[in-house]
Amino acid sequence: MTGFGVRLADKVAERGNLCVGIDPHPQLLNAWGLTQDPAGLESFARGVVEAVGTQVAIFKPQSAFFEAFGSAGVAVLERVLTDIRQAESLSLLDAKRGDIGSTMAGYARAYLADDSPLAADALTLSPFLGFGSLQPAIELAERAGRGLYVLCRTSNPEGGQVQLASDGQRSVAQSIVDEANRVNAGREHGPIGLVIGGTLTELEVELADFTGSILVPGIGAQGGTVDGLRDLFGAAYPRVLPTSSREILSAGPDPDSLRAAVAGVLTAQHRAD
Ligand SMILES: O=C(O)c1cc(=O)[nH]c(=O)n1[C@@H]1O[C@H](COP(=O)(O)O)[C@@H](O)[C@H]1O
Repeated sequence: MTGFGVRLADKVAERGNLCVGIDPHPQLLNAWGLTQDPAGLESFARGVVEAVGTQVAIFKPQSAFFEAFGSAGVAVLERVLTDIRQAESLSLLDAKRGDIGSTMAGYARAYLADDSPLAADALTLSPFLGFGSLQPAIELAERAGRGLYVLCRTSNPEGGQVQLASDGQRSVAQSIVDEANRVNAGREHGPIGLVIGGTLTELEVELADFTGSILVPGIGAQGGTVDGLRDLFGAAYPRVLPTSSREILSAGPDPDSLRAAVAGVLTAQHRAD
């Protein structure tokens, strides 16, 4: 299969550079007039894909909000992943997995194996048990043509406490960039992406050699804007994939309003370009 990085670049060229987060918060289910149960969850999440599925390059369902409803919620997530595929969009499952290598192999099978009901085009991973612990996921992602987005500089204010810790030579965040560069080496669209928050005022990592996609959350509800991304990312800006959840989702349930919200973020980005 064509690798994730190339598939993403093609889809972004066709539909625009935006990842729409599907985060079915209880408050959003209320705001949409939906019940706090698997039926409400399903109307919400599948409603988003039905409204903007053919307009959006990639969706990021947030696993926690589906898991909160137990097996019925996970079944909804499976159907949402299928809907995304049918809309010929890409899926990035936000599960932020990270574990010792042997268990990581289990998570990798769950989210990246072709025959898994929860397989997504890409998956978010936490490298804070050591980048090397992610190796089973990296191997399976490479074989299956899927992508991985590894947390690097997160959008939350507490992130720097761990990510900017340094051994005197380089920070934890920079070591993650360096490891990602090692895996992506020699490829124009490497399979390892990074997650770097759009709420930051300074990157504090060197991205000059990075050849993967950079997922940028924190746009909208957390205060980040697409306007500031070119200055923040400099030469790495062409690799940036902004993602927004609540800012867009709060425009629903009306499908036209959801479509207008997506178009609004894309237009703001074009203006900033
Ligand atoms: O990996 C992520 O997607 C992520 C990393 C990060 O540093 N910050 C962050 O907000 N996210 C996710 O991005 C989404 C942000 O949602 P909104 O703030 O509603 O746009 C949530 O699903 C977060 O879990």
